[in-house]
Amino acid sequence: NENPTPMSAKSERNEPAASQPPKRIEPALTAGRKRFFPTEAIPRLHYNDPKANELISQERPVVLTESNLVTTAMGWSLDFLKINLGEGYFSVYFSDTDKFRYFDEKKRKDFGDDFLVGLERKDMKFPEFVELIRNWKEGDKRIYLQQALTDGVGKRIVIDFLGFNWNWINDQQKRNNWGQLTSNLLFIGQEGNITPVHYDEQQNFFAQISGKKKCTLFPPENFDSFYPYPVHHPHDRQSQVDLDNPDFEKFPKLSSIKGHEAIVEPGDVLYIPMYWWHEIESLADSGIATSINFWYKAGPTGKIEYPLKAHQKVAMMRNIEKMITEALNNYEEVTPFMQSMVLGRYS
Ligand SMILES: O=C(O)C(=O)C[C@H](CCCc1ccccc1)C(=O)O
Ligand SMILES: [Zn+2]
Repeated sequence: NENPTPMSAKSERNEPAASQPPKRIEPALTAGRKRFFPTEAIPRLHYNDPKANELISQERPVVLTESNLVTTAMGWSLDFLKINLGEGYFSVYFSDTDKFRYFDEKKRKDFGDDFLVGLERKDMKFPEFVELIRNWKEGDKRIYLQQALTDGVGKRIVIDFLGFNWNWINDQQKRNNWGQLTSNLLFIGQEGNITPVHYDEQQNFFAQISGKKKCTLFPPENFDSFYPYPVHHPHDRQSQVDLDNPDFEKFPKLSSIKGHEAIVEPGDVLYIPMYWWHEIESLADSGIATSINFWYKAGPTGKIEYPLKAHQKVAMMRNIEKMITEALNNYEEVTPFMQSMVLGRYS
C-alpha cells in the first residue's frame, strides 16, 4: 500500500470525562484455533504505567489499556462510515479461505499472478463493501477491507481523526526517537479472517475499534523459523509457512517457535515492534472486526553497536537480496547464484 501523507493532526485533545469503564472480563487466551507451539501472554498494562513505556523503549510488545487513542472512532459503524467516509475507492481483498496473505501490487507486475491462488483484490466504493459484508453467506469468498485514511475522507472523519490522542502518541514517537507517522490503515473484516504471520518494517500502534483480534507475535530472532518469501516476491515480508498446517519437512526450524499472544478488544492498543512477526485472527463470534494502525518509520540509526540486533541482520539480508536481484537483473538467476555462494561452502 502506498504511504499517503496522513491527514495532518494538530489538535489539543479534550480529555473525555473519566467515566468508570465496565469491569473487563478476561477473554480466555485459549479462544481461537488450537496451536502446535507454546505461547505466553503479552503484558496488558495501563497506558501510563512506567512498565509499559519501558517495554516500548525495549521494542517489546505490550497491550495498552485506557489510552483513548481512538475513542473518537468508536462510533465508526458501517452505516456511519458509509455516510462519512466520502466517495473514495477502497482496497478490498477476497479469499477462498480464511487466510489473507497480503501481496505487494507493485511487485506483482514483474512477477506474474500464479502466486495469487485464491486471493484477489478489488477497488470499490465503501457502500459496495458494506453490501458485500452484510449479504455474506457461507460459501462466499471472505472479504477484508484495507485502506489508508487520507485527505479524501468526509469532514466528520477528519474531526474524529483530529480527536485521536495525539498528545500521547506524539510523545511516544518523540520519546522512542521514531521517524515520521507514515500512515493510518483502516482494516474492516469478518470474524474468522486471518492475516498470516508476517513482519513490517515500521513501528506499529495497533488500535482495536470493534470485534476482538487474537494477535500472535514472534521476535525477529525467529527469522530462520518463518522462511519468508524472497524480497522481490509480491509476498515479501510474509512467511511461507501455514501455522494451521505446518510442513515440518519443508520448514524444519518451525518446530521450535514460541508465541507471544494477546486478545485485543475495542479500546485496546497493541504495540507491535518493528520486524516482529505477527499473525492476526479476527475471533469468531466477535462480530465485524475494525482496527486502525499507526505506522511509524524507524528513527535514524545511532552508532552501530555489537553484537548486532536480530532485526539489524534482517535489514542486512534484505539489502543483500535486493542488491543481488538488481545486479543480476533476472529473478531466475538469483536462486542458483545464492546457492553457488552458500551450498557446500557455508552450509
Ligand atoms: O497493522 C498491521 O501491521 C497488521 O498486520 C494488521 C493486519 C492486516 C495487515 C494487512 C492486510 C490487510 C488486509 C488484508 C490482508 C492484509 C490485520 O489486522 O489483519
Ligand atoms: Zn502487519
